[in-house]
Amino acid sequence: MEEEKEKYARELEVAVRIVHVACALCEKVQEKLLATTNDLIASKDDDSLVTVADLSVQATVSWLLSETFGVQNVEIVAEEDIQTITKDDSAGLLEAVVNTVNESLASASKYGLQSPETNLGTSEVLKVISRCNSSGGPSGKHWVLDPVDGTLGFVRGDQYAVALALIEDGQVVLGVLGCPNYPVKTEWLNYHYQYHQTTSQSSQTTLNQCGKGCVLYATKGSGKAWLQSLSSGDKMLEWPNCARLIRVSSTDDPALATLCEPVERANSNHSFTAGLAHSVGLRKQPLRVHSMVKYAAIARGDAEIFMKFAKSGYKEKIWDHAAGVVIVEEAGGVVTDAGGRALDFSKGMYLEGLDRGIVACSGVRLHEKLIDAVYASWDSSNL
Ligand SMILES: Nc1ncnc2c1ncn2[C@@H]1O[C@H](COP(=O)(O)OS(=O)(=O)O)[C@@H](OP(=O)(O)O)[C@H]1O
Ligand SMILES: [Mg+2]
Repeated sequence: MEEEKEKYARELEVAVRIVHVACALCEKVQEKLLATTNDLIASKDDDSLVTVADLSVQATVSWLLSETFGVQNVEIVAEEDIQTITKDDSAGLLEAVVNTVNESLASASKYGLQSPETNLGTSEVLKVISRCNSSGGPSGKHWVLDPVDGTLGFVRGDQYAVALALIEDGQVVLGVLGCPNYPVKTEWLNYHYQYHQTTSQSSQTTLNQCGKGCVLYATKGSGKAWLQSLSSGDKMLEWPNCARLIRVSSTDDPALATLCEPVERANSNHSFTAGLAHSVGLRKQPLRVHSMVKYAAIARGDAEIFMKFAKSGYKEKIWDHAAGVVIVEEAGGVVTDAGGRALDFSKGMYLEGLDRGIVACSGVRLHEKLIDAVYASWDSSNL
């Protein structure tokens, strides 16, 4: 499968560099958000939140991908549109987005990418956000972006992720996950901003040296997934870099396995997953973590299982899974729907045909047990 890796080597390098830029942007915005109550957040029409970071990351990634590969060669399926920031009462948010995008793009050369010669104006920023309007599908190449996955975690000062993947002819061919609050050192999975604030000066220094966050990436078929720390300060991002290989956990004893799931009950049925967990013999308390950091935890070997059972009628979006799935699979894990079938990224922006929920595991034995348990308990689940 070396050929496959070769084939996407350039795209992978650019995607990793871009995710580093996006993570730096998010870190700055998260700090500002937590320090002040301000107009960096708005509600979308569906009542979900959007922040200056979601919109600025989408603009930045869109501009950088188009600049690198040529605008005619880049199609992007992404979460955000300009509806919220073009409302009359969003002038402050729009201005903050334009400033944040320009500040972020000015730093792109540190990451080995092109910066614009002059600042982008408001209409240009709106144009690059709107350009991410591909609806995906079974043929051609398209990038899939979740600019800030786990927006709730982001505004709470907690875990979130920047997720960028490339789909070609319906297959996810590469994925990059930036996890700014998930350091290379595993014990920080339970990172929380308040905790971070109260850690001693010395552990703070250690954290900064090790890198507060990480970037994970993989190319389909390579059999390898990689982890690198987020570069801090003015250090240039080097490529090839000092990434290290990661592998899923080898634990297949349910009693020792850790289950990750969404924090919010609205996003996944906690009592149903608790029933499944009990029936297969899981003993530990579930680890509730925002965002695709859950996929990262499986790929890194910090947890063994991720399950998500959304309410009936909710359609999972491809940008919430594409990057995480390819990284977990290349790290040795298994990801399917609750019927045991592979997720289908070829049907547009939704995971059409998804059977009930998502089950990601570090290995086939745990996975088989969980799929069997779903079949055994589904009828009484009320989902
Ligand atoms: N009702 C419902 N059911 C299931 N899933 C939903 C639902 N509403 C939203 N979403 C999507 O879930 C994404 C957030 O997932 P998380 O795992 O971070 O959820 S949680 O905050 O930990 O509960 C979230 O991603 P972001 O919007 O990028 O944060 C959504 O795409
Ligand atoms: Mg998301």
